[in-house]
Amino acid sequence: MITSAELRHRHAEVWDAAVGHRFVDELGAGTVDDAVLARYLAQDALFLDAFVALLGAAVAAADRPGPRMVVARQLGLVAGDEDDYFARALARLGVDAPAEPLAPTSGFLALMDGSRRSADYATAMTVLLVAEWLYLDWAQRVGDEPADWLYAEWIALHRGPAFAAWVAFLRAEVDRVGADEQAFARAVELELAFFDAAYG
Ligand SMILES: Cc1ncc(CN)c(N)n1
Repeated sequence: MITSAELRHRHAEVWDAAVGHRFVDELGAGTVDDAVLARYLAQDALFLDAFVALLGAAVAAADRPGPRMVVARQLGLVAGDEDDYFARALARLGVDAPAEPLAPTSGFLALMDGSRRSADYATAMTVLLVAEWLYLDWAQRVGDEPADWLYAEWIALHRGPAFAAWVAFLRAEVDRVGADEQAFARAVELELAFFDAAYG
């Protein structure tokens, strides 16, 4: 069975391009153009809805009570603190209507919705793993959080001991139940394309 470490190694080129993206550098510096940040967050609000549904599918499909509870707790955080951040950030950036999905967002929605409908725990956890691990990776790469809450909170949501423990749990679960390599590769490609798309 392929491990999460091996998967990341196999897909390192695209993974590293996403983690080292210009958007990440600008987030860390607090210098993303407002129109770029608005486009990114409006697309990510669409991502968030499918992501919450996928977390719900993983809760339902988990093969053991312990992991089910861990995923359920994280679902609560995403639907709470993270959703609250979106409401405030989009209001500040003047985004008052849902965006039309750009191609990488549509790709993510198809991947997440397909995985959710399959009710396959291993595939759901593989997609969640990429989405969370790659974000932990970039968030750990940037330095001190900028003073502006718009940047600081987005970075803080994706690093720190609790988020790192969540990612460690996802890795352990994927290593236990077996990864879906096709889903892993697709999700990594989409993460890179998602950052690219923010620039229009
Ligand atoms: C596109 C994308 N990928 C991952 C994450 C982190 N959950 C996110 N918010 N958006």
